[in-house]
Amino acid sequence: MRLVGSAEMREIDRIAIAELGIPSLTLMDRAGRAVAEAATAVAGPRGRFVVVAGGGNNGGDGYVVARVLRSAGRDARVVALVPAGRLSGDARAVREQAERAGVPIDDGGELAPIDAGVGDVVVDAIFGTGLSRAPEGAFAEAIARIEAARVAGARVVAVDVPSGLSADTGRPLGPCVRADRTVTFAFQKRGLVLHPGPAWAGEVTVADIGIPPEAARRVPVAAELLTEAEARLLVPPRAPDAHKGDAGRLLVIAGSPGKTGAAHLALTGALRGGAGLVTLAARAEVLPVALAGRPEAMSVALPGAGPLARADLQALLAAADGVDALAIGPGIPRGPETAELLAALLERAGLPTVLDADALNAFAEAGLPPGARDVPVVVTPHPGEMARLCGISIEAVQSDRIGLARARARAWNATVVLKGARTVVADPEGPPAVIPTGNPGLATGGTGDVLAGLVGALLAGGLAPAAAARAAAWVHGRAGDLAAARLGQRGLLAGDLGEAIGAVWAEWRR
Ligand SMILES: NC(=O)C1=CN([C@@H]2O[C@H](COP(=O)(O)OP(=O)(O)OC[C@H]3O[C@@H](n4cnc5c(N)ncnc54)[C@H](O)[C@@H]3O)[C@@H](O)[C@H]2O)[C@H](O)CC1
Ligand SMILES: [K+]
Repeated sequence: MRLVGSAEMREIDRIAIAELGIPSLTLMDRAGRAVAEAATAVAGPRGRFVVVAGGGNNGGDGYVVARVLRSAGRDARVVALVPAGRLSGDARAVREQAERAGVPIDDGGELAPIDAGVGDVVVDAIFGTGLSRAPEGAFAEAIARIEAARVAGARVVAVDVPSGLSADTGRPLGPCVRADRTVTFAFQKRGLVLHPGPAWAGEVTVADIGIPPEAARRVPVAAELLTEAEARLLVPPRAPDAHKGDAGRLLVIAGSPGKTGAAHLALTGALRGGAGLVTLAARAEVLPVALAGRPEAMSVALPGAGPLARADLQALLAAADGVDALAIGPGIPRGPETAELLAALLERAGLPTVLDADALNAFAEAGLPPGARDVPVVVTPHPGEMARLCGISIEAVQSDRIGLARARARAWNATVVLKGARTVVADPEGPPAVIPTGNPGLATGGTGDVLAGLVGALLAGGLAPAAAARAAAWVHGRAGDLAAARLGQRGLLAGDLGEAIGAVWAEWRR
């Protein structure tokens, strides 16, 4: 599903109106009707409606809402934060329509009461995609009174975007309306999906207001939201006569003394991910613990001791012989030669590879890009690992997750899975995908190890890196949601994800 930001939406709007001849008032009328319908659905039978209108087209939508509700016989009025004289274009036209329809409009601005309580609905039509700075003065005051009404029991329905929230980043610019529902127009907005946006937007519905698909086609897609239907399509059902080889053979290079659990969890993700044959390559002392409880996995003991180094290359190439993909990194023993070794392994083995955790840290320490020229690579950094790989702060990583993942996917010629609330998957071509599944319960040790194994399994099964990364990230998040439903976010353990991944496959009949 397409995700848009403010500028993108404005351009699509402009094309629809200026080039495809859709009257802007028609769009506004449809927008207002969609909001009126949603507001009616959450109102009590005798609920009153108070529309708080700003001075732009978001406010214009609000006047349409009030007029439509009034013509349906409901008690609807408008608190206008901007006087009629300062309205222009469509907003002015629809305000006049509302006045002619007998809608009470209170121009008292910040003094106008927004007295609404249980059964009533406050419609937030102050700002939409035109928000450009923190609301102040009468706008901030109105936002505070809308919150007071919500606390008093009124339901709040936001027009397009909760006022005060950035439609691009999902972060409030200042005072912000907390809505029970948001009706957004034409396309899902990035800010309604990226945290903390969802907490401010409440239940979001995307209203079709008749923007011609041609208008959208003329504006490049900058980001997508990976829906369940799209994720499920990425993972083909098993052929009836499938054998182990079809499901793919995966070599997992993980684990070290003190971090044997990481290897065990990576194996769990790989096996539950559906790989046909999974082998763990690690130092001998790691194997017994890492393999405990995983009789399905095979193993190769790497001779020698200590960090992975050039001396391990031959043994790793031998172990990689005959496999379809590599998963490297969870808990590996890292040293000064590890990055050089891994770069040589990637080049020589020439297999699709997922690099996670200490493999990424090794590349970061060596100042080497994690991608490889002609080997399909998926990297799965959390924000800290991404910061080290990019040589920037975590705050910088978090300030534009979609843009950074996309830029690095191109720079590294790799598929980047930037984990976090909301995981973003970007590959060298095409728009990044935001993954809507997952919850804070996943912020616990070892969940990343499971994801690395899961990505590796899908790579081994023959999925292209972009598909494997997207599907794995979606399934991993959904598994986290299923596990949290049973055990709470607090109680969720990385180990619980194994069976939960199986439950997702069962939901998908895969
Ligand atoms: N296809 C669609 O999506 C349609 C969207 N519609 C609605 O139009 C708004 C966007 O309208 P716009 O006039 O561009 O901006 P806003 O109404 O969001 O903001 C009004 C105006 O306010 C100024 N401003 C911005 N920030 C502040 C601030 N902090 N304090 C004071 N003033 C501020 C700025 O100049 C803005 O222009 C969209 O969200 C939809 O609701 C169409 O109605 C239907 C089609
Ligand atoms: K709004």
